[in-house]
Amino acid sequence: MPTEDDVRRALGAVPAPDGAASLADSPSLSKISVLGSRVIFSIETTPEKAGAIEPIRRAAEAAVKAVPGVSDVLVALTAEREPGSAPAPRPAASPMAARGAREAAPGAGTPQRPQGHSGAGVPGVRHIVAVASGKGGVGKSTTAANLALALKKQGLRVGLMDADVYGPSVPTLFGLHSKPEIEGKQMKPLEAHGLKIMSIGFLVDAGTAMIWRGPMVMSALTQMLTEVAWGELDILVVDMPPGTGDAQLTMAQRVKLSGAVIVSTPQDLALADARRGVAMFRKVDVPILGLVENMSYYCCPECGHRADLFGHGGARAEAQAMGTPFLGEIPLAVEIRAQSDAGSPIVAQDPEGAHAKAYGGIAELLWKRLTEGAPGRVARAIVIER
Ligand SMILES: Nc1ncnc2c1ncn2[C@@H]1O[C@H](COP(=O)(O)OP(=O)(O)OP(=O)(O)O)[C@@H](O)[C@H]1O
Repeated sequence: MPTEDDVRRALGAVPAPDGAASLADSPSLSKISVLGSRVIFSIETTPEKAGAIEPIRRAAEAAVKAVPGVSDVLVALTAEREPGSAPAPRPAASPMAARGAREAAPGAGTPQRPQGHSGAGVPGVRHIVAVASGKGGVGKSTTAANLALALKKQGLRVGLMDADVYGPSVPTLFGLHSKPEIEGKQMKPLEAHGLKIMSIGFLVDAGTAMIWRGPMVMSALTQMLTEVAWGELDILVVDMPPGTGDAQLTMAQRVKLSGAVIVSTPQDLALADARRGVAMFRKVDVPILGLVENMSYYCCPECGHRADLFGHGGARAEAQAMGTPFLGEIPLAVEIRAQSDAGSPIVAQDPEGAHAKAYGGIAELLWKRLTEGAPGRVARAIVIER
C-alpha cells in the first residue's frame, strides 16, 4: 500500500503555484489522505486563480497516479471561505461537455441499468431521494439531515449522502470529523444516530470551499455512490448542491433517483427558484415527491406565539399550482439552528418535540409516496469513461 511519504515524493516533481520549490513544499498543499490504494488531497487557491492552477492540479493527479499501489486519486482545489459568504463559484463548463463523459439514451448500445425505482448503481439501496433547492441558504441540508433522522425513527434503514460538494455541511450538522475507514475496496460510511453518512467533507480539509471542475464533481459523486459500503438501505437521502445549473442537472441524471424533494422558503423569490428546481427534475424525468416549506413561520420559544414572516403558505399554494404534492412546513426556530450548529440535529436531540413531529409528518408522507408509487420514470444512463 502506498504511504504519505510516497505521495509527497511524487509531488516533489510537480511545480508549485506559489514559487515554492515544488508542490510538496508548498503551503497550498493540504493534508494528504491515503485510504488504502486511494489518495485524496487538495490545493488551496483563490476562485480567481483556479483556472490557472488547473494544469498543476492535473499534473499532481498524474504524478500520484503513477505511484505504485495507487488506484484512485482525487485532487480538489479549495479556497478559504469566509463564514457566511457565498460558496465558491461553480464550474462554468458543463460537466456533460467534459472529456470522457457522454450521455446515452437507453437502448443506444450501452449496457442498460434497471429503470425507475430500482436504486441501480448502488446495490442494496431501495430508494435514492434527492433533497434539493433552487438556491442556497433555504435550509436544504438541515431539512435533509432531519428528514433522514425522521425516516430512521420510522424504523427504516437510512443513509445520508452529502452531494453538496461546493459547501458540504453534513460534517458540521452531525459533528463528524473523522476520516472513513477502508473496508475491502470500499470506504465505510461514518455513523451517527443510526444513519450511515458520507460527505466529501470527511475527505478534504474542513473550513474550505471547494472549487470543482466538471469531471471532478462526477468522479467525487461516483465515488461516494459506488465506492462506499452503504450496505442494505431502504432509503438514501442525497443532500444536493443548491441551484439548478449544469452540475446539478448532471447529478440529477447520474444518480438513479426515485424522486426529489424541493425545499423552499415562503418568499416569492425563493418560490421562483423552487419552480426552477421542479422544472430541472422534470426535464430529466425525475418525479417530484413534494415541496417542503422551511422557515415557514416564526415560533416564539417563550410564549409559543406563531408569527407569519413572509405570508407563510406560499409553498403550499405553489405546490398546488405546479401539480406537486405539499409535504409540510417547518417553522423558523432558534432550536433548529442551534442544534444544527451543535452537531446534533433537532430530531436526534428532541425526538418527541414539536419540531421532530413536523419532520416526522413530512417523512411519513414522503415514504408513503415512495412506496405507494410515485410515477415511474425511465432513467437515462450517463456513461463515465475512465
Ligand atoms: N427551520 C429552521 N429554523 C432556523 N434555522 C434554520 C432552519 N433551517 C435552516 N436553518 C439555518 O439556516 C442556515 C442555512 O441552512 P442550511 O445550511 O441547511 O441551508 P442550505 O440550503 O443547505 O444552504 P447551502 O445551500 O448554502 O448549503 C443554517 O444556519 C441553519 O441552521
